[in-house]
Amino acid sequence: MGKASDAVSGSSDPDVEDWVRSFRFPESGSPELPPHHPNCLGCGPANPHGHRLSVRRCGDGVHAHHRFDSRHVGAPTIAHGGAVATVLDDLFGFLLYTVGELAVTRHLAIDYLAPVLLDTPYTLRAHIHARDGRKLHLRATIENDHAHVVTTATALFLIVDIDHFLTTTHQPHHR
Ligand SMILES: CCCCCCCCCCCCCCCC(=O)SCCNC(=O)CCNC(=O)[C@H](O)C(C)(C)COP(=O)(O)OP(=O)(O)OC[C@H]1O[C@@H](n2cnc3c(N)ncnc32)[C@H](O)[C@@H]1OP(=O)(O)O
Repeated sequence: MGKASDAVSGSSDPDVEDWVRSFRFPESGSPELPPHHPNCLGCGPANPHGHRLSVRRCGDGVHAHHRFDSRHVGAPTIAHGGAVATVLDDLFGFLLYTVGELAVTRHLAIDYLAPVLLDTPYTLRAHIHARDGRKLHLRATIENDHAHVVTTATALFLIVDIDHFLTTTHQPHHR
């Protein structure tokens, strides 16, 4: 089992240090994947504003079943595009368990092909399209119960070391 805390080098925030020290990559055979942390907006069970996404391995990728609810409304009856992006970004974050590396979103692109409706079941899938060194090129879909894809997403995640989460003085990156 991978242990992310091997390289902990110190932080001024004890909550962050606790999270880092307790973080484990799950066993490779385990289908259930744990939340990133209890308060994660995408998957944390303790976040009252969160989506409480429950994600499993599926082949080389991950999948989840999800319903957006009235907390995520944009136009009436339709999920807010930002809420959809949150869930997809978080779903991509579960692929890190399959890679066994820590990584963060550098680029996220979403095609909203059809409205995502509230209180409606959807299936979400994500996989690693390609890896190029630190760069993870990721793809995802949201599909309705009629097997119609309503949303597609691509992302670039960059592998980081543990200090990324412990450093509080990040400088902006200019491209
Ligand atoms: C113990 C702890 C527990 C951990 C637990 C689990 C892990 C964690 C999960 C948390 C839960 C997940 C939730 C969802 C995922 C978030 O929400 S993550 C949060 C949102 N993202 C962020 O905050 C990241 C902010 N950005 C950064 O910190 C920095 O930009 C990064 C991402 C570290 C990258 O910095 P950098 O290493 O300086 O990157 P840079 O050298 O500019 O680019 C690297 C390469 O990528 C290329 N590149 C950059 N941008 C692009 C682009 N848009 N297109 C194409 N190529 C690009 C560059 O050209 C470069 O290529 P090479 O020259 O190497 O060939």
